[in-house]
Amino acid sequence: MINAIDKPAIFITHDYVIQAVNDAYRETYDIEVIVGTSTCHAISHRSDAPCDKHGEDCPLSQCQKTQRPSSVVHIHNTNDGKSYCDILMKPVRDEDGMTIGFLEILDRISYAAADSQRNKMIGSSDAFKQMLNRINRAAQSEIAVLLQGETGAGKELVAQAVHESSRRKEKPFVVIECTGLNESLFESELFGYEKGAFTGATNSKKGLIEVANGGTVFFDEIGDVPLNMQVKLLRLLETQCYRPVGGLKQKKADFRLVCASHKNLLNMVEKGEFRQDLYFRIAGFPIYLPALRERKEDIPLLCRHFLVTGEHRHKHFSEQALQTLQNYAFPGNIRELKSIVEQSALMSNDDDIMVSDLPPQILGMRSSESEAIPDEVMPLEQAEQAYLEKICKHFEGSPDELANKLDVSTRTLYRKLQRYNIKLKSS
Ligand SMILES: Nc1ncnc2c1ncn2[C@@H]1O[C@H](COP(=O)(O)OP(=O)(O)OP(=O)(O)O)[C@@H](O)[C@H]1O
Repeated sequence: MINAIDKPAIFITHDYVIQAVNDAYRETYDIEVIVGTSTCHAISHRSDAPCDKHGEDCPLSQCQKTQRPSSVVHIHNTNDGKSYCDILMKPVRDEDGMTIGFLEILDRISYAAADSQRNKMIGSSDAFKQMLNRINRAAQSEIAVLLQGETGAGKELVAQAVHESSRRKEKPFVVIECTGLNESLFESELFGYEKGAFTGATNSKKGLIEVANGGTVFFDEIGDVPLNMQVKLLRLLETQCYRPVGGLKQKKADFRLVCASHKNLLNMVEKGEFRQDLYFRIAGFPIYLPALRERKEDIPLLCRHFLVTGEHRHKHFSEQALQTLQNYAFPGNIRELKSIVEQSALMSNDDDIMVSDLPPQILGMRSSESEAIPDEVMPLEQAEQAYLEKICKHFEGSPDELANKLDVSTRTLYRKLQRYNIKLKSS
């Protein structure tokens, strides 16, 4: 029976021992599964103790508590390295209703990773795992998905993940950028036009809805669609039909809908800026993308990832630099972090990226938080000079000690002292 399940699956008893296993499960891990002996945690986590002993949610104990199926996203040690798996655990009962064991079915999440892997979504925080769980659920159905999150939080990447893990993955993924589209552009882009439909239409052109046929259409910044176009969009979604500009015949649309917005669409509905009927049509399954400051634990991992996949694989952020980054608010989210990593790596003179190599917006925030620096805004270089002058008057230790405290190399400290013509008290 277990081999009839096309995903990796095991049947386990209350003591976590695997009593039945299918081929797909065996092929997922390097470790051999011995039926009646191996435990699920030893195979998937290479650990002697169940997951809840390591601070992770254990789906089996959840199931025992609630007597209902439970699901959780875990990082497993698979033969592809650390991989994300969406685990579904179902209690199995005998004819008297007693739970005799649990069926565990795995869904491998191929679009995300907990270590640096090219072209994957990277993260390991709880907020990130919760998001993966929802993406995975959405991908298995045809429901309209609405992605809500700040700019640069990864909405387009998530939209792609929904597409790649859906049954439409072999078909096109088409992005429609809604910002800045006026009415006529919106219609001709979406629905296409016939030859002679307007001046300049010397040939007919397929619309993006037709290009996407059978695939997924991603409407980015859906909140920017003007009200009069929202009616046309709603009609398309309700009827799955449209007419090219200047055309007479209706065409049938076949696409899966994913929309994204950084604006709060419900607030817009309340203010009359977004149609309520359209909102309910597009928000079949809302997914919230956490801002980077809500998943600070992922910052070191993402920094490593951008260094390794960029041009600076041998460089490292110092502990203090990582700490400083984790204290920053990141209004531009992951896009901003990516650019900060590149800038800082270029600024560092050796393999260690120090606090002083971080761009001004990060250090600016630090200084505004510090009471030691005056409130008025001044050029950073001037602030740096003032600060160095002040501490060098009193600092008793060696240049090495000061450089260490400032989280810069001694060479960088000397360079700065020379530039500002400052003398250390001890030298
Ligand atoms: N979890 C992640 N791991 C690695 N890179 C990521 C992750 N999320 C986003 N990125 C990267 O961050 C950048 C911004 O992501 P994306 O364009 O998907 O954001 P967005 O929310 O759609 O932005 P906007 O609101 O401006 O359209 C991209 O370079 C993307 O590859």
